[in-house]
This record gives sequence, C-alpha cells and structure tokens, in this order.
Amino acid sequence: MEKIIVRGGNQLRGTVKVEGAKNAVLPVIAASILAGRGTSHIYDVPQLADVYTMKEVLSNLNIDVKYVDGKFTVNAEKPLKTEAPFEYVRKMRASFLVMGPLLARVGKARIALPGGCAIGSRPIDQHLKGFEAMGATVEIGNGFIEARIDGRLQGAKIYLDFPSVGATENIMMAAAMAEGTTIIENAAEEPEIVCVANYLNAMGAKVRGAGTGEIRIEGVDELVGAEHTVIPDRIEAGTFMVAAAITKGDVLVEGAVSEHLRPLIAKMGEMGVKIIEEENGLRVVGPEKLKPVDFKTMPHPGFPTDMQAQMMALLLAAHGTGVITETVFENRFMHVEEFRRMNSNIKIEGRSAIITGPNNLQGAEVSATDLRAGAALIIAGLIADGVTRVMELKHIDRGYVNLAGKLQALGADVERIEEELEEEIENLEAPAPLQIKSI
Ligand SMILES: CC(=O)N[C@H]1[C@@H](OP(=O)(O)OP(=O)(O)OC[C@H]2O[C@@H](n3ccc(=O)[nH]c3=O)[C@H](O)[C@@H]2O)O[C@H](CO)[C@@H](O)[C@@H]1O
Ligand SMILES: C=C(OP(=O)(O)O)C(=O)O
Repeated sequence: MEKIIVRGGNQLRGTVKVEGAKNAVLPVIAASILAGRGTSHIYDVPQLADVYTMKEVLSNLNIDVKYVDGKFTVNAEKPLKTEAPFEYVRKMRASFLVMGPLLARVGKARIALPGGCAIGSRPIDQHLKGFEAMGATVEIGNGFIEARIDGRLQGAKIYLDFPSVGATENIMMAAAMAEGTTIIENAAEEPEIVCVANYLNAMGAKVRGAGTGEIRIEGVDELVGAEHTVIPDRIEAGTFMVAAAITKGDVLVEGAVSEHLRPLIAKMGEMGVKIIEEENGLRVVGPEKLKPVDFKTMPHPGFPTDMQAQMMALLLAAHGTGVITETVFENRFMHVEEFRRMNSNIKIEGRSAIITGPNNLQGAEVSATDLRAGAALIIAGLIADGVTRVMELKHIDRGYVNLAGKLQALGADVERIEEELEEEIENLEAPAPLQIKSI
C-alpha cells in the first residue's frame, strides 16, 4: 500500500503550474458523446484517475477514445451502447453525466445508481426531474436507472430546487440536441458550467447564459466534433495557495484565474495572506501570524465546498477561533476526526465546525477520507511536528496530479512511498545493535 509521508517545517517557495480542471474535463468528455459526426480534440486534460475512469466509460459505450500527452481525442460516430455499469459509477459519480448525452443521441440510457459516498447521500433527483420534464420516462430497478424517450427530447422550462452542478450540466447537454428551447432556472453558475457550455457551442449548440442562474438552450439537430481547452483547476490552485500560506511561504500559482477564485482570495486575504495578481497567475505570500475567519460553503460564487477541508487546515494555524459552516453537503466533515489525530482542537455543532488555534499539530497516521480531505491532511502535515503519514491515496489520485511531487518541488519534505519500502528504509537507518563479544 502506498502512502504520502510529510515531515513538517519547510517553507514553500517557487512556482507551481495548475492542471486542467477535473470538474470541467469530466462533463466535457461526457459532452463529446453528443457529436454524431467528426472528432473532438480536448486539450489540457489532467492525468487523473477520474479521467481514466471516464475514458473507460466511453470505450464501454463503443466510442473511440485516445488519451496521449494531455490531449484527449473522442470519436462517437459508431453505433452507441447505452449502459454504464456500477464498476465505473462506484469509482466516480461523474459517470452519471453520460445520461443526458446518451438520451439526446440515442433516446436511451441505463446507468447504475450512484449511491452514497463519504461526503453525503448525494441524490440525483434534480437530474431526473429535468429529463422527465423533457419527456423522458425514468425507471429505477435492480440498481440501475433507465431513462428512455421515443423520438427526441422536448425543450422545457426546468427549475432546479438547488443549483446542482451535475444536474445543470446533464440537463444542458441533453437540451443541446432537444427539439425546441430549454430554460434552466436556478442553474449552477460555476466556471466549469461555462467551460462545458463553451465546448457545446463549439460543437454547434446554442447555449446562452451559462455562468448565470438562467441558462437558455435552443436545441439543434446535430452536433459535430470540436476543439476545446479545459479551464485551469481552481481547486488545485486553491490547494497550493493554502499550502503556501500555511508555511509562511512565497509561491506563484501559475495558471490560477482570480475571477474563479474570488471567495477564496477574499477569505485568505481576511486571514492576512497576501495574494498578488501577476500576469500568469497568483502569487501567495503567507503572513507571520494568521487571523481566524468564519465562512459558509455555498454554490458559486459562494465559498466552494471543495476548498472547505484545506481551509480548515489553514484555520488550525490561525490565532483565535474560526467557524466553518458546510451547507452544500450534509456530511463533509470526515476529515475532522483525522485532524484530531494530529492534536487539533475542533468542535462540531450541527453543520458547523469551530476551530480554535493556533494548534500545536503533531504528525500522525491519517486517512484521506475523500480527495480534498487528503490534500488538507498533507497541508496540515506541512507544519506539524514530526512525521505525518497519509493513507488511502486512491482518493487523492482522483483529483490531484502528482501532489507530493509538486509540493516537493516547492521545497516541502514530502514523499510518496510504498509501505514496505518505508519499513526497509527505517531498518537501514536504525543503528546496528551493539555486538558484545564474549571473551
Ligand atoms: C465532478 C464534479 O463536478 N463534482 C463537483 C460537483 O458535484 P455534484 O455535481 O455532484 O454536486 P451538486 O452541485 O449536484 O450537489 C450539491 C448538493 O445538491 C444535492 N443534490 C444534487 C443533485 C440532485 O439531483 N439532488 C440533490 O439533492 C447534493 O446531494 C449536494 O448536497 O459539484 C459539487 C458542489 O460544488 C462539488 O463538490 C463537486 O466537486
Ligand atoms: C467532491 C469532489 O468531487 P466528486 O464530485 O467527483 O466526488 C471534489 O472534487 O472535491
């Protein structure tokens, strides 16, 4: 089993480059199913476990997919299969994003039910409500959701009860080839939605208003393959920003887009972190003494839930008490137990975590309960006394390319290692037992 080993105490310095956004590339790859003609070329595709899972999902649908050197090529001209089995959906909930495109292209999709995950039950009722409003029938049974439509999906007005990112994307993709106009009200406004809409439009779709709460999609008869570059990953960028700040470091996060990071920049600024906009990214300079802040996670442009755990790590180092309220997911505080193993003072009251610092963090063996929790534990390890060992790296690999290597390049004492190898190194380092010869 692999683990990441962090020895605290080093300041981060230098430049780190941000990858293409995981949460944009997954729906973009799903959207490429809509092209009945031509090949799509998608650039800046990060080498993540989730990208490989999505590649498998598409191959399984009889789609030709190639992924070489950050470029993803998709050709969906052959007759499509319509099923995404549990082995994929279990690994990655975003597999469910193929439902909208399949319904639009072939009028049928059978996808395994996503089920719950570490951060909450995560229902998909808003996706299904959208498809039903567009005329599809939806049946659930034997662990699958099957949606069908005779003929084409029909444009509809759909009000989302919550601005769900996935539901907005799934409905937007389905509506791109529906008959007539679809209006999504209370749509999610995340930058990733805009990235998907731009790709759809490059394929010939007519999507307007992405990035606002009302998206208007005029359905077209056909979409064709197109070229598209994925936006930089604002959550990866934010993760390095926090890592730089906690070590009182000075790091240029190359490719970070300030427009996508407003809530994080504001809150880190309130904590005393200096964030300077440079031509090619954001430079982050950590202060001697961090101040505490309160914040609530919210849909964009509110504070992103995907940065909550990393910011909790930063609050552990702040002088005073800060309160984090998680409103997007009902159970996204699994990392608190792991932080406690590192000697931290955190209280949970309902949906809020109360963090009092500064904490004298101690290295410990901890588990990445989800991908952001994993990143947050590594960040805490950067200032902990002694050695932090982070396990369950499969979660981290879903969303971060070479996180340990990138931190190491910035000067952190971080390495990724096989458990057996660590034992061997420890044995080598241990002093040889004293030999007493009998006379
Ligand atoms: C691949 C991807 O892009 N993942 C992101 C996406 O996930 P995802 O698209 O799954 O997140 P949603 O915005 O859909 O979910 C937000 C909340 O709405 C609820 N909900 C959602 C859909 C639905 O039909 N019914 C319902 O009740 C969820 O349980 C959750 O409590 O947005 C989340 C919120 O910013 C991020 O944390 C994830 O990193
Ligand atoms: C929760 C996340 O992703 P997913 O929706 O893919 O689980 C995340 O990226 O933090």
